[in-house]
Amino acid sequence: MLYAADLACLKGDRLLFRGLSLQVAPGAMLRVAGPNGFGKTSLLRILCGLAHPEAGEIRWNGRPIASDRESFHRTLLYLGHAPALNDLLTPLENLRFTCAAAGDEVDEDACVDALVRIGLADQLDLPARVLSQGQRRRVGLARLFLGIGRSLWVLDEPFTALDAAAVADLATTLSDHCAAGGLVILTTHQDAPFAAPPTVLDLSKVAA
Ligand SMILES: Nc1ncnc2c1ncn2[C@@H]1O[C@H](COP(=O)(O)OP(=O)(O)OP(=O)(O)O)[C@@H](O)[C@H]1O
Repeated sequence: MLYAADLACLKGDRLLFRGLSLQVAPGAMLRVAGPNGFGKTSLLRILCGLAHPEAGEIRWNGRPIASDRESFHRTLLYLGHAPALNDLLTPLENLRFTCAAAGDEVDEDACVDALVRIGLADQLDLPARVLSQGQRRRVGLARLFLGIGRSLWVLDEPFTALDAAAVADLATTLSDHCAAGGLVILTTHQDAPFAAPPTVLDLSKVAA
């Protein structure tokens, strides 16, 4: 269970939101919505412990995330809105590097399978710099297909630049993760065919 109470976020001299509370239970999906610049990315980063809120607290399974950051981060899979790729490495090398850096033990065959599943079978050996935006996005998303046992998925605009088939496959993967007891928090500006509609938190309706 992820629980946040009374969060406030200040950027420069602008208060993006205050008094924001939420909870996400195992099996649930939360979609953070709102116009550009309303603080969706800022909220996701705060929920992941990657940025500090101006006020408020976040608890994971009852414990403040700051009290045991390491174990919280072992349960978390965060994908930011821009894929963090090394342009000189192939998709396979990038995926293996990301997993190793995160401490996930994944063998090469599993990485190849994940990249093929996400539609990069023909790009496995190309340097990332030649990939299209949608293909770059897919390299990061391939981690979701690795079954690395992280229960909390926090995904910033995961559907951006994906074609319709990839959107459908990703929506199914996220729904399946929830059906298996995982938690998903995401932002998206587009509709996706989830098995069940996510709970929506609209930041344009939160006090600032
Ligand atoms: N140092 C700063 N001073 C003032 N405003 C800032 C500062 N840093 C960020 N901001 C503003 O804070 C807001 C944070 O945006 P954030 O990326 O969280 O929004 P978002 O809802 O994810 O937007 P998008 O839909 O475009 O991705 C933006 O309006 C940005 O201009």
